[in-house]
Amino acid sequence: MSQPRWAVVVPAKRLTAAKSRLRGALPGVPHEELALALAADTVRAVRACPVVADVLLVTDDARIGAVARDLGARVLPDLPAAGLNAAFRHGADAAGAGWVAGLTADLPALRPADLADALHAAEEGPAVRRYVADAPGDGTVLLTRPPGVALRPHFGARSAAAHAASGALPLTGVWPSLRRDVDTAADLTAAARLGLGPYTAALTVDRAAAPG
Ligand SMILES: Nc1nc2c(ncn2[C@@H]2O[C@H](COP(=O)(O)OP(=O)(O)OP(=O)(O)O)[C@@H](O)[C@H]2O)c(=O)[nH]1
Ligand SMILES: C=C(OP(=O)(O)O)C(=O)O
Repeated sequence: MSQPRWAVVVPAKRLTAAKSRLRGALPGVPHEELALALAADTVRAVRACPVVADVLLVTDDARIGAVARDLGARVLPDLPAAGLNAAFRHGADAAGAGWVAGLTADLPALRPADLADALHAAEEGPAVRRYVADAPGDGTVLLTRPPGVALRPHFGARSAAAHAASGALPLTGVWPSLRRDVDTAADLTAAARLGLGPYTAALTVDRAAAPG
């Protein structure tokens, strides 16, 4: 098995503002608990990935930060009012000179093996940035950079096309749990079918998004 060598940067918005499209997805569950659970399951899976040496969570949210620290992540504050791509750049700058990946914090079904496969694939071939599109194909869940190359994140609307236009190459593995980001209630149901991590699963028991 390879030695761990990847640093993974995971940005997470403040819980009061995060995942607004998901608000109300689990009746009776406070929205902030759901947003926290998505991020916690993401960080937990990244920490469990055998090729990941370092997890850097970029957030101004004290609760997510505390949970992530308990899970073994380093926590960095956001740059003031700078937004998502600045958070990725900030984390990548702090990660050092090695292999770096940026990953969104809304992957509650993420399996460490899917992430490890994608990171292995990113190490193959030319030393360029790579990205993994989300399940619908428009967004991005993972962006990687080899040593000596800037991350240059273009997350946001239609980010898969933006990453391709910026010279990043797509990674084409199936990796269902990696591509399953959760923006809406329907996404949460799809993630539940794949198998949720423990934080999110604990909230969905006997509720609308539970597998059934
Ligand atoms: N640190 C940090 N993370 C961010 C910021 N904006 C978005 N994120 C995170 O980036 C990831 C992908 O963003 P989105 O899927 O658009 O999440 P979101 O903005 O919380 O969701 P919506 O409100 O529904 O658009 C999520 O993990 C967010 O928490 C930011 O300004 N700073
Ligand atoms: C920020 C992104 O997430 P989403 O499209 O899921 O909001 C992205 O895909 O670049």
